Amino acid sequence: MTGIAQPRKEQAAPGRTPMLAATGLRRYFPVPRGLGKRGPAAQVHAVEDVSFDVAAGEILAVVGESGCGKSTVARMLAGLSEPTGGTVALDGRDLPARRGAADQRLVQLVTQNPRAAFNRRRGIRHALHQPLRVHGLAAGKDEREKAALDAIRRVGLSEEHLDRMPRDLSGGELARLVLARALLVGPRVLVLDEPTASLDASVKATVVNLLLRLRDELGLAIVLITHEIDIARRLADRAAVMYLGRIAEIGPAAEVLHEPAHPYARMLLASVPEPDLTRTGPARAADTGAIGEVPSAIEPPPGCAFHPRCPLATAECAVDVPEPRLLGGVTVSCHHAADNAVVEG
Ligand SMILES: Nc1ncnc2c1ncn2[C@@H]1O[C@H](COP(=O)(O)OP(=O)(O)OP(=O)(O)O)[C@@H](O)[C@H]1O
Repeated sequence: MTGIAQPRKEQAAPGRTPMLAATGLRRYFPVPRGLGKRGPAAQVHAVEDVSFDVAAGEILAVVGESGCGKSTVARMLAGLSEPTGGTVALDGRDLPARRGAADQRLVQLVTQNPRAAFNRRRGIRHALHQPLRVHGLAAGKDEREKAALDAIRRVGLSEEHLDRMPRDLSGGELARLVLARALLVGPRVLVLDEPTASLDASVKATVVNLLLRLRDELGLAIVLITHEIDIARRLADRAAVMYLGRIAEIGPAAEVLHEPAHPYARMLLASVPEPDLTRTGPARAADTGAIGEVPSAIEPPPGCAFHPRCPLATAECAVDVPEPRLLGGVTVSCHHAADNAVVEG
């Protein structure tokens, strides 16, 4: 099949009830036409037919290189960017493309730089009271103060942090506060866009532990967008690998992030050493045979977007978009992933 595949819901495993489900998500951005140029304007195909779901109490990591569409997916999940096509459903209900405040608070996006997330001139108390005011969630100052205190304690901070200014706090404290602020409004889903990218290694570890605790204590569904494979390995229950706007492979993190089937996922993960050397991980980057650079998202290659770089590519790959198919426990969009598994033994 060529062109845009029909949106399909991801197969829900028995016993999993999706809290958030993306179905056939697409996002194109117009590219400004050069002076005097005629014809249809070009478009960046930032996200193309992306489907996945995440259950309550589960962390889904979305990994991939810069520019593969991770942040655009995050913004669509949180209702901050209108999809060109496809839907986002919360607990079985399709959310409108333009969300009202009530739906907006249920899916909270936390972005990368915690220092930039706070107004430099206002204290932390103001930053935590403000979302409660905006959403009309606490009647009066005392209730707001109580809710703010509950939230900062939940992320392992204390009352004295309410009196501080953002400049007086460390990156790790701000990373916790940004989570506290998101939790205040009672979300069902957290979408975390590179939550640890700007943090030191020791602080990363504390944020990783905090996220695992929040997942378990609050039963949150968490979508973790990251290019840090080691962080995804420590946190994720399930994982998706994106390439040029599409999902190449999705399934249990133990398989996708350690022994992937898609040739692109193998290449991506080969550059990140396995912490446990007794595991049989994917081949080293040099052995995977991937060729050249990531092509432009303005004119993505026809057929399988990875085919110009893929060591397994055949004529079929240059024409037909591979349908996602189940291979063992994972869903892989590749015409030849099964052959790959056989070759690798
Ligand atoms: N507002 C926009 N206008 C035009 N193109 C955009 C816009 N936002 C994103 N893009 C393009 O869409 C593609 C996907 O970008 P996106 O930021 O979602 O990728 P990413 O995987 O999150 O990368 P990074 O990790 O670098 O943020 C890229 O080609 C990017 O240049």
